[in-house]
Amino acid sequence: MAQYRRVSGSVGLITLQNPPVNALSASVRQGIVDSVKRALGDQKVKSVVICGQNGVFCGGADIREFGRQMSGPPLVPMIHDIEAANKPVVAAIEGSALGGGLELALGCHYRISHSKAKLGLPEVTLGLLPAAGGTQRLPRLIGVPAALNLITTGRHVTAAEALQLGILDHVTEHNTVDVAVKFALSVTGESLDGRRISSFSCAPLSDLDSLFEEAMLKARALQYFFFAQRAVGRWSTPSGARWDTSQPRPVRKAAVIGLGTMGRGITVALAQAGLSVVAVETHAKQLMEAKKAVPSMLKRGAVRGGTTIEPDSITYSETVQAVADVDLVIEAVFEDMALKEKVFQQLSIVCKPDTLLCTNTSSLDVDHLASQTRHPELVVGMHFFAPAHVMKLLEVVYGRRSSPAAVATAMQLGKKMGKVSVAVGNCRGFAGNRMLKRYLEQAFFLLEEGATPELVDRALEEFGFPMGVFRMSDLSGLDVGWRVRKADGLADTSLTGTSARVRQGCRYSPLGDLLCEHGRFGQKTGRGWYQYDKPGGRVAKSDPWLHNFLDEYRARHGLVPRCIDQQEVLERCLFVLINEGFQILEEGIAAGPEDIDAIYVFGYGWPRHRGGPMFYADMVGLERVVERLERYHQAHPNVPYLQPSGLLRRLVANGSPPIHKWRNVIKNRNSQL
Ligand SMILES: C[C@H](O)[C@H](C)C(=O)SCCNC(=O)CCNC(=O)[C@H](O)C(C)(C)COP(=O)([O-])OP(=O)([O-])OC[C@H]1O[C@@H](n2cnc3c(N)ncnc32)[C@H](O)[C@@H]1OP(=O)([O-])[O-]
Repeated sequence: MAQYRRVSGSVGLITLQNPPVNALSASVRQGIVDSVKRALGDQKVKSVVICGQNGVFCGGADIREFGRQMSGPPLVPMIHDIEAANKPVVAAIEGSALGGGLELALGCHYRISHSKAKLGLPEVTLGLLPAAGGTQRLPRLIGVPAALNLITTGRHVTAAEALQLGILDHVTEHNTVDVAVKFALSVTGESLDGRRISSFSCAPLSDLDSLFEEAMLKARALQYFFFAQRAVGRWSTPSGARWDTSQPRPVRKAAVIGLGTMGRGITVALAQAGLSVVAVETHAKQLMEAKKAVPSMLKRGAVRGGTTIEPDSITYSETVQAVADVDLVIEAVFEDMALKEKVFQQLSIVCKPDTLLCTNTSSLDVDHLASQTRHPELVVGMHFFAPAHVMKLLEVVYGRRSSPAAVATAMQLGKKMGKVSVAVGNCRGFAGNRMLKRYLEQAFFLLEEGATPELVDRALEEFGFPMGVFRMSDLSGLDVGWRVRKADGLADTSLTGTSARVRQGCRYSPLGDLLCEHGRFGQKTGRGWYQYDKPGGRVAKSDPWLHNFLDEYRARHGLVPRCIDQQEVLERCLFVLINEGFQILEEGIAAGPEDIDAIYVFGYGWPRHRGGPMFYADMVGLERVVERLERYHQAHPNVPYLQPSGLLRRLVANGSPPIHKWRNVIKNRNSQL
């Protein structure tokens, strides 16, 4: 239904009435048609306002009518008649203007909105197109690129963004209908020639084809990724263990050893999954802090997710003896092999003989830890990503001796915790961090060659990462990698001359080590690749000190800075990461490209609409990836990882099959081993 009345003497006010969101049902459409006719026929009425009752403009087509026989006046001519009216029509938007609701507003001559309203064309999420003029009027109003983005993503925009895009004429904090009525009075009698959107011409674009091509690619990437997420659940290992033949064990009670940042997050995630948890921390002060932090993290999570958590589902202890009766333990102590060895030896004595022992190491050798226990077949890695109770990714790392049941149990527990669990083999850094290492190295090399953190980050952020590599490194802390490099004997800044930039015959950049020596650990110290207003500050600002430091560093090493463009940043950083991904597939560390793509999208911020690194390689074209890698390897022969991997070359030799056929090429290779 629609209510019609005359207000302020000469304004015809049409109010859509169809609770709860004033959807455009047959009777609403009929009401609009009748009211518009009345308003246009009434000589006293000089202008019209259309609004919705109860603070909602219109939620679009009435979904309850989908699949039924069409009745009542059709939308398209109804909206067209509004646009063709010879009296100004103003849409007063409160709450939402979605789908057909926005299309109705686009038929009006003016759009005024409350600041809290949301607008959008969400049809794509229902498998539809905005067919009541949305695909025609929106590009004419705001240009093809912005319209294409709204139509293909279905995202809702705030009134502020809609104003900026040019969808709205005015945004108000006050009573929207009152403002619209006043506005309608003020435009009475004005010419409507420039207000009918369907008469606008679309701004010509020279690269229209590539714009559409890009939108198609995004759609393909999203479709691929939908299936990739599901494929990772059907895991397999090179030894023949599989998701459909391996029986997971029930896990009711779990323990976490070590209540630092990771341990606390894991404790929360386990409790949220409905398990009872024994949380162990041997340092009294750290234990006390965790006892305060964990319940408040749980409370915040419960508020967000609308769930309730049994407060007594977690028991705290200062001794490892407390884990004697649990089904599964996740060790999350400091990343130090000697310490972890000790913990695993202890666990092996204290726990029931069939308890699964998991390590949350991010790179240490799972096989070595397994060798410290009486039942190495019950040891697997569960590599969480910080913050562990929020991040979706879990790498389940199987060792040489891990039993299929152990892998299946960890995979199932991950799923129960709401994670996307990906099974990967045991190697330094597993899949995600191993690839990341190459990406980081290239970013450092680019700085040596003349780039700035700002330039590298901008290229990566424009590609779609939420944060570039240097901003990310500042957030996660530069000291973490420094500690690992020191343990590996790499971070030696006493070396001078050419040997300062070479390790084990390969190019090495000590830039990260040097920054750490200056106490620049990133956000936590208020200085890193950028500067922050205080330790713990979040807003990265360009730092002249850093630029000076880079100049001096280059001068000291005789490096002549050159101009580096965004394309080189992307190719150097991303192709080397992709190349390592192919190496990982070749070695059987990951079973298929979907596993790597899921790891990168869920764990490392790879933009989902680019499908993941392996899908991206397929999109770019494997031949091109090989050709660029070869070129960069020629220019940097002391960076062996720029050499295209054997699998990548073999795929190209096999005619670059599409990504869903790569497993066949990998399988053929493995069966020849
Ligand atoms: C021609 C044109 O080209 C094409 C063909 C189209 O237009 S296709 C249609 C496009 N429109 C949409 O996709 C909008 C979908 N709706 C929403 O995004 C949201 O609902 C909302 C508007 C942002 C409000 O969110 P909310 O969080 O405040 O409340 P809610 O709990 O979600 O919803 C509150 C109640 O409203 C009901 N509802 C919402 N939208 C509806 C709709 N379009 N039709 C019928 N009922 C609807 C919903 O089922 C729920 O009912 P109940 O459960 O209480 O009985």
